[in-house]
Amino acid sequence: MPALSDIEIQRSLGALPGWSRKGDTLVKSYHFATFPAGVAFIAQVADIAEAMQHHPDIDIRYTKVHFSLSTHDAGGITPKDFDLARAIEELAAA
Ligand SMILES: C[C@H](O)[C@H](O)[C@H]1CNC2=NC(N)=NC(=O)C2=N1
Repeated sequence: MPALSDIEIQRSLGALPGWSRKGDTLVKSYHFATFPAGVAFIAQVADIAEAMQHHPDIDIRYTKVHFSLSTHDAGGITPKDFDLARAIEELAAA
């Protein structure tokens, strides 16, 4: 799957509040009330990522969880990254 163009990325980002592009990645940080709440959210994301066979880079610092999405095989951002970002958003909204 080829990497998306700059314009395609900007267009798709329009529907994903809080997500932004950082180089060849899509990024967003989520804040939780407690450290265990953040860990539980990561566990849910991990299940979805494994089912999708597309895996985010995850950084947790106390109550802040940062996701970085990129398609390593393509060397950039592909629709898979947007699919995963939307799935993370759905989990966060649930
Ligand atoms: C074979 C398997 O689908 C690939 O190795 C997948 C696994 N998960 C992946 N996750 C991410 N983020 N990028 C990839 O290129 C990738 N490749």
